Amino acid sequence: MAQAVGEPRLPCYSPKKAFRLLLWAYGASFAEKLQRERENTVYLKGIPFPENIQITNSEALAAESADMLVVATPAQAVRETLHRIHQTALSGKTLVNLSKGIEVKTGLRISQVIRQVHPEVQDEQIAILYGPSHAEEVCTEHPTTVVAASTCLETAKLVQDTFITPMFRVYVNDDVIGVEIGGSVKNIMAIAAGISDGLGFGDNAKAAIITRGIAEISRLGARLGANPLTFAGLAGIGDLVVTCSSRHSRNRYVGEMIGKGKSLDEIIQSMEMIAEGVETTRAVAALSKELNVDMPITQSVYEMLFEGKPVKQAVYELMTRDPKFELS
Ligand SMILES: NC(=O)c1ccc[n+]([C@@H]2O[C@H](COP(=O)([O-])OP(=O)(O)OC[C@H]3O[C@@H](n4cnc5c(N)ncnc54)[C@H](O)[C@@H]3O)[C@@H](O)[C@H]2O)c1
Ligand SMILES: O=P(O)(O)OC[C@H](O)CO
Repeated sequence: MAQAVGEPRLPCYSPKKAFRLLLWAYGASFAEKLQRERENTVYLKGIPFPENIQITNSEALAAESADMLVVATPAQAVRETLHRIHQTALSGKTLVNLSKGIEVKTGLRISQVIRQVHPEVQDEQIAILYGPSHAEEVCTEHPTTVVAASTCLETAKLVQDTFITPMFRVYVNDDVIGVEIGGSVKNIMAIAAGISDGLGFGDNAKAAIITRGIAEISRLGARLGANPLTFAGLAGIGDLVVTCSSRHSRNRYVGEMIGKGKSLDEIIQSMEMIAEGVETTRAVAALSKELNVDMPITQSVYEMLFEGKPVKQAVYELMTRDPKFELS
């Protein structure tokens, strides 16, 4: 694009930070492939790794040599991955979680899973980095904003300082519960939004899912002790908007295929990447029942994914529930 005379030039490529990064990859052969090709041809084809990234399949090496550990496995695999790390390796270190989801077998948020597997890790050592941040756009340095949440603001600020660049702006928050619930439950709404797309519905339906979705997420969050204002932020409405509307969203894609009549099994078989919303739907449907929180979209997605409810019937049932006061 031509640049107008006198217009300030955007520093589109961020200055590289001088960190040494060790990427732990799942599976020895995958780690070797990444190291050999210096690119993840499955997830981000055409994006070469920066020179400061090395790859390993040794979780001991990755954990012991790091000052800060970033957790980015699928949510349901966080527990088994953390079990591979010896407790002494985590002493005094900051753990940053990127993984978005609720554990199905326990109903726990990821920070709670970390504490359960490694009780020696204090809450103050844990931060959550969530927000509207599709990797496809982060790695091409399109402007992105996220939030680092920790019960300890110093930890949140350390993560902010570590990750912030001119094209990756990091805010801080101390509401870990709100950020985790917002960034995880939005994946269920993305499946609903995709189903709407697959059925050929339009912008009104999408706006309804986003708006009633955040109402539902906020109800669950409030019940769990979150600050309701967090849901107006990057891990709330921000992440919800991106995932419900993006062509990159895996959760929206799963929904779109369901809306077009494909079965969940065949969709999952055809995907390389994980759509977290599928398992999180199981977890949150159970949690909302246990806590008696009304989550009609979640319940409906659960019935379509796991109980074979026809999508058009589910839409009809959602639309014809008892009329309600909006703010209830
Ligand atoms: N991709 C994005 O744009 C994005 C953005 C923000 C947050 N996230 C979150 O980050 C997490 C990881 O997402 P992703 O995009 O990297 O893709 P992903 O979840 O499909 O896979 C991540 C990696 O996990 C590995 N893996 C698979 N099974 C594993 C297991 N049992 N144990 C350990 N590792 C295993 C895979 O080899 C893969 O490299 C998810 O929770 C996702 O919601 C992703
Ligand atoms: O591709 P999705 O739907 O898993 O979303 C990825 C990130 O959560 C977007 O912020």
